[in-house]
Amino acid sequence: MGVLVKGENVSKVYKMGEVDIYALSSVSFEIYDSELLVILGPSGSGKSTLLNIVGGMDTLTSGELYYREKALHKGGRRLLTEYRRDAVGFVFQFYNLMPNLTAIENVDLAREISQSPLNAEQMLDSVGLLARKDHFPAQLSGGEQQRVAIARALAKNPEILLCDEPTGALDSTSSREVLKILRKFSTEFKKTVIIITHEASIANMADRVMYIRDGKIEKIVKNENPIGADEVVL
Ligand SMILES: Nc1ncnc2c1ncn2[C@@H]1O[C@H](COP(=O)(O)OP(=O)(O)OP(=O)(O)O)[C@@H](O)[C@H]1O
Repeated sequence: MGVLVKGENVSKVYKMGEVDIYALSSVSFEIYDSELLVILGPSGSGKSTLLNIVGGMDTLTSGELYYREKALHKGGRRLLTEYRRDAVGFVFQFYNLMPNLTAIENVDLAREISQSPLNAEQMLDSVGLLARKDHFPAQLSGGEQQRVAIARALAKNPEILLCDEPTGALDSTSSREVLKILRKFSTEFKKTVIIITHEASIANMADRVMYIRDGKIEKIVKNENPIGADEVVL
């Protein structure tokens, strides 16, 4: 399997007055093409910091970060902006849909930023919401809004989809729907999907699980027999 993103001795330090906070402390990792990677770790362990760095939303204090052969740590703002725009899709816990736009208009926003956007109707269809395309976010359940947010992220046609607690605000049925879609995009559409979660059971459906603690990667475990998303006990 090809390496999509690679970090070498990546550190992120926040200065709080006299104190240095090591949100990430010299971590090295590889993220593969079309894998589903789950990142687990206690609150404050550095999960979001890692996701933000992998997504080009934050810069490293030291270390190296590569997207394929491109050295993102050397490239400056312009390269990071291109990388974020062309290669990365984001899904957040609270959907972040535009309330005054319908579902299809929200998904279609991707066309404004992407070089090679996918068809908005097809994307809504692939998350099972074509029939709701003219509904506004307030007319959709939390799970449906999250599926629209995923369709929007994927309509940009990114290589990697980064999800920060995507099921954090959802009931178990809606969570499984969302997880099924994320699994489908990694398996069928060959996208890399990274999910940060507090829900340890979601790790059972991952291809690999990264455990983070105190700004360090404790271990990365390959899952020989990932379970189906609908078997995840939430
Ligand atoms: N902008 C910032 N300024 C100062 N410290 C920060 C900043 N962002 C994060 N930190 C600190 O870095 C550490 C890692 O934070 P991070 O948000 O990555 O953890 P997390 O594992 O995602 O936590 P949670 O599960 O609660 O979201 C924490 O100690 C946090 O307080």
